Parts: sequence; structure tokens; C-alpha cells
Amino acid sequence: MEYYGTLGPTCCEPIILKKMFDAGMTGIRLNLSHSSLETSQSWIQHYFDAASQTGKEKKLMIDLIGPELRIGNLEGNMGLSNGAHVILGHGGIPAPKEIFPYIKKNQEILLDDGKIKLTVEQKISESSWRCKIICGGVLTAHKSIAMPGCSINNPTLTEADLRNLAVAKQYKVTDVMLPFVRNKADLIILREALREYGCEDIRIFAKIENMTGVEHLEELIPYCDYIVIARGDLGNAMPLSQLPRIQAHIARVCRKHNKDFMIVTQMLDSMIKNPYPTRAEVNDIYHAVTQGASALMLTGETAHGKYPVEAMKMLVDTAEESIL
Ligand SMILES: Nc1ncnc2c1ncn2[C@@H]1O[C@H](COP(=O)(O)OP(=O)(O)O)[C@@H](O)[C@H]1O
Ligand SMILES: C=C(OP(=O)(O)O)C(=O)O
Repeated sequence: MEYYGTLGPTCCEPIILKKMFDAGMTGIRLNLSHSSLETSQSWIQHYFDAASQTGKEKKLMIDLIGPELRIGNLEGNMGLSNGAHVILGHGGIPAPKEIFPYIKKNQEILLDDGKIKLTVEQKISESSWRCKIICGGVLTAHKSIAMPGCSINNPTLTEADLRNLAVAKQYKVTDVMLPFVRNKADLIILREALREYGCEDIRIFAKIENMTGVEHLEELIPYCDYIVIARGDLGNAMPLSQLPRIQAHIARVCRKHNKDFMIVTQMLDSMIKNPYPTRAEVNDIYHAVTQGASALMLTGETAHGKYPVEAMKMLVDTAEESIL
């Protein structure tokens, strides 16, 4: 079983990373939507310093930007209150320009993996829209933005992705995650880029985050090393009540093809704030293991949570107890 955390401001010190290894962590993910390999140099150094004390090989995974849509930079936090209004685009929430042609009155906008919900009320200019806040929260920089029902055909890899892949070997990257994989062509493009940069041995983790990915699952299997059930964005693509069924379906297809798969996101979400998880969260880990997952990953729990070590220990201990 492989256990990943996500590298972020609350777990980047060597002493914390060492404790996460002691708890059973086998690798870490660096989310390149929030930084680059170059700007994360000192965190990566801390990671390998801590890893060297364990005497075992540890994985470094990069999660690319890929076709995923995210808001731009925000100075500090933006508080969004239920029932109030906010501008999307110029003068308000910095939105990616790829979505502009698709924004219409009554369009639903989901931010930060659906935690914040807006509806478009009125166009103000070619690059700004007045929106009503249906479900508020605190928004910070580079969070995901999704528009249910719209399919926006972004390129597989961004220029920043190519810059990061070009130096991946130098930073001892072992794994690469591609978001929003739609079909085998996305994985072939990534595989070719890896070959071009001399990284043929880097493992490919294909993130299933929308219904196109679910529909093309069987064709993706030969072109990646791992299928990733990335429930944060995937949960935006359907009524949330359907997510457990879709997770079970993906797991079933992977088992049928003897394909390794990973389950991620919100496994121990309450541990971002609390030292103990809920009963439902430990049950979620149990189900992931009994469904056949061979890797589990924490995201916000380690990247910006208050209890990264406790969360990793809870993940590993619960998963190990669940192995039949
Ligand atoms: N490389 C990073 N640099 C700075 N902050 C980060 C980094 N990675 C993660 N974080 C913080 O931790 C949060 C949770 O991480 P993650 O789940 O990977 O992000 P997201 O939910 O935005 O995809 C991010 O939203 C961000 O606030
Ligand atoms: C891990 C996920 O990706 P991201 O951190 O980009 O939301 C997810 O969507 O479950």
C-alpha cells in the first residue's frame, strides 16, 4: 500500500516530514497549481533530507496544471457571504479567460471543489459578470473553478507544465499526476513529453475528475500506471449523492483490468481543524481499502491543516487495519 501526503505550508519543515514518514507515509505530492518545482526547492530539499533518515526510497509526485481551470492570484482572503453579490472576472474574482465565452445568465459556478457556489445574474462587460453567492465561504488564490454542464476543451499541458517536466529529473521526481484526463490522447501527449525530457521511468497517475474521464476509463488503463479517483473535482461533475456509486464503478473497472488505483480527497477533511476524525471518515478509508485501492492520498489535511502528522498516522493506521 502506498500513502501520500500533499506538501504545503503546514508540513514543509523537516521535523514534520520525518514524523509523517515515521507514521507510514511513502511519498508526497507537490501541487504545481500553487507553485513550481523551482519555487518549491527548499521544501523539496527538506523532504529528501527527512526521507534520507528513513533509509528507504520515497516518492516525489508532481501534480500538473493540465486542463484544470483555476482562478488567478488573490491578495489574501476574500470573504463571500450567502445571499450577497460578487463580481466574477475583471474587478472581482480573477477568472481564467477560457471560461468567458461560456458564461451565461443562471450559469452555476463552483469554486474550491464546490465548497463555494455562485449563480451568474448579469453581464457587466466582456470580462466581468455580477453573480449571486448561493453558498459562501472564504476564497483564496488559485482555487478550482468549475461550470457544471460546460465542456471547455483546454490543452493537455500548459507552458508551466512543460517547464516543470523539463526539470523533473533534476528534482528527483518519481511520479506525475495529470488532472482532468479526458481520453488516451491526453496520456499519450504526457508520455511523449516525459520521453522528450528523458523521464520515461516516471510513473503516470491519471486523475479522473469529470464524466468524460469516467466514460473513457477503459481506454485510459493501458496508458497510465495508476488511475486516480480524484473526488474533489469529480464531485462537481454530478449530484454528490452519485459520487459513491461512481467511485465503486471506477474501482470495479480497475479491479477487472488488474489496474492499480488511488483514492484521494477529503478522506480526513475534519482533521484540517481537529486532532480526531469523524467515524464516517475512518469508514471512508476502510471502504477505499476494501474496494481494492493500492494507494491513498491526503491533500489539504497535510498541506494546510493543523494536524498533518496526526492525519497521516490516522490514514495509515486505519488503512492497515482494513487490509483483509
Ligand atoms: N505548493 C503549494 N504552495 C502553497 N500552498 C499550497 C501548495 N500546495 C497546497 N497549498 C495549500 O494547501 C491547500 C490544499 O492543497 P490541495 O488540496 O493540493 O489544493 P487545491 O484544493 O487547491 O487543489 C491549497 O489550496 C493551498 O492553499
Ligand atoms: C486531488 C484533487 O485535485 P485538486 O487538488 O486539484 O482539487 C481532487 O480533485 O480530488
